This record gives sequence, C-alpha cells and structure tokens, in this order.
Amino acid sequence: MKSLPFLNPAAGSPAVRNPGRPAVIVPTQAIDAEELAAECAAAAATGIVDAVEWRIDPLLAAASGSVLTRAEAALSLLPRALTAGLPILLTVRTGFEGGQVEITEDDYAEAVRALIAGATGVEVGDRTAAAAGVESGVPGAAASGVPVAIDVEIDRAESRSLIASAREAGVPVVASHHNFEVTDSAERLLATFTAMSEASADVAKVAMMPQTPADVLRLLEATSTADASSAAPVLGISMGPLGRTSRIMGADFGSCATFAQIGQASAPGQIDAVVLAEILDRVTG
Ligand SMILES: O=C1C[C@@](O)(C(=O)O)C[C@@H](O)[C@@H]1O
Repeated sequence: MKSLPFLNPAAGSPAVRNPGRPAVIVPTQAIDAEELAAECAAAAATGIVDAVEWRIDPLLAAASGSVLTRAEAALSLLPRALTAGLPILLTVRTGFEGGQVEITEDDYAEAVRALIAGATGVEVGDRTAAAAGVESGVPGAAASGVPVAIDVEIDRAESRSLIASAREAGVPVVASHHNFEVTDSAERLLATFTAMSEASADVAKVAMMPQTPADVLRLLEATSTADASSAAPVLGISMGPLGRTSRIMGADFGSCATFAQIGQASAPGQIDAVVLAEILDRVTG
C-alpha cells in the first residue's frame, strides 16, 4: 500500500500519523456554502477523516447557466471547504458513471479545466494558491496550504489531456472508472489500471459492483496486481454490501484509501466513517 498523495500533514489525521493506514475519504454532496462548511467542519471534528471528497455533480445539476458559470459557482464555495483543513478532492461524477449530472463530453472537459484553474488560483487571505503550493511543498496546495485534488474519469474523451493539464498545474489527479452493474473482467480491470498509470494519474481508482463473492476476489486481485506494477497508488472498490471487505481490508490488497460515509453515502456499501475508523484502529493500530 502506498500513501494517498494529497494528505495534509498539518491536519495530523490518522493516515498522516501512520503511513501504514489507508486514508479515510468522506464524501459531501453539499450544494450551498453553509452546508459545505458545516459538513467539512464535522468531518474534521471527528479526528478520523483524512480527506473530504466534494461531489459537485449535484450542485452542477441544480445550478443554471453555462457549464462554465456553474463550475465557477462551485469554485466560489471552495474556500469554505478549505477552512476545515482537510484535503479536498473535487469530483464531477457524470451520468455516464453513476453521478448526478448529465453532461456532454465537451462540457465535462470544460468544467474540469475550470476546476483545475480554480484549484490553483483559489485565494484565501492574500496569497495565491500556486504560491502557497510552492512554499509549502504540498502538491496542489491552495493558498491555505490545504491540498486540492481533482477526479478525472478515465473514459471521458479528453481524460488524458485533462490529467496532463492538472499535473502541469500541480493539482493531484485521481483517475476513476466505475461500473455500477457488474464487475469488469480481470483483463479489463488491469487494462484500466494500466491506462490510468500511463496517463500519469496520481491515484488509479476503480469501483465495481459485484454480483458474486468471486467478483470481489477478482477486484481485489486486480488491485493488488496493479499496486505491484505501478509507481502510483491504486484504489480498488467493490461496492454494495457484498463488497465491504474491500472497504475495510482494501489496504492489504494495495488500496491507498477507503471511502466512508458521514450522513449521506455517495455510493452503495459505504460504511459509517467512525465505525470504519474503529475497525482500522483495531486491525492496523
Ligand atoms: O469514485 C468514488 C468511489 C465511490 O464510488 C465509492 O464506491 O465509495 C464514491 C464516490 O463518491 C467516489 O467518487
């Protein structure tokens, strides 16, 4: 298991203190500033969360105007998320992959490009994000010194150029691929991990729906194989109740992080974050 590459050392969260422990990432689907600030603060207050994923697809779906206007509306809220001090993973989960925003390939690329620019240019206080990133040495750090990373769906038409743009801007990238129906074949899973690694993603993540225990095993084996052959951290998730082994013991198969819920889950099978942290305390110390 490799470490999640956008932890915030200053947060002193469990994965920061113990590099052998997978990062716990908690999603928020907040669509306004108050909800976002409150959910990030609540996650930080538990002391067991390492990063927050802000799923902005519900906000993009609810807002009106061009995709650029809607992405900018989301970005204007980002400083509220950063005040809690936990790293933020910005995710536009499209309808293609089980998310809430129906979006064209062109609009997805435009939204992600706007988010990359915003993640490097967020102003908190009087320093620019890019300057703070250089000073703090934290990749993708916003002005507060809190890392901001971005999710890019590897199957989107412009994924490779989006990943290249994010890396050029110093924003860490989590490449994603989801199948909410079944679990891909072993060959397809490995090809997906390889494509993510070849595109230079900072984390290669797949989330699959199992139908049988053998599907969970195939996902875990592919994750472990990909971890052994890739320089970048990997993350393999088997969703639904059947896949919970992957969310609890995934680190033993190479996963650098696990998604857990506080309040609303963002995918089937997520475990309560506090309960999961207690289990991880017991099994990983
Ligand atoms: O990609 C992922 C993983 C996930 O689908 C899960 O299964 O926990 C949850 C999503 O919010 C996130 O973007």
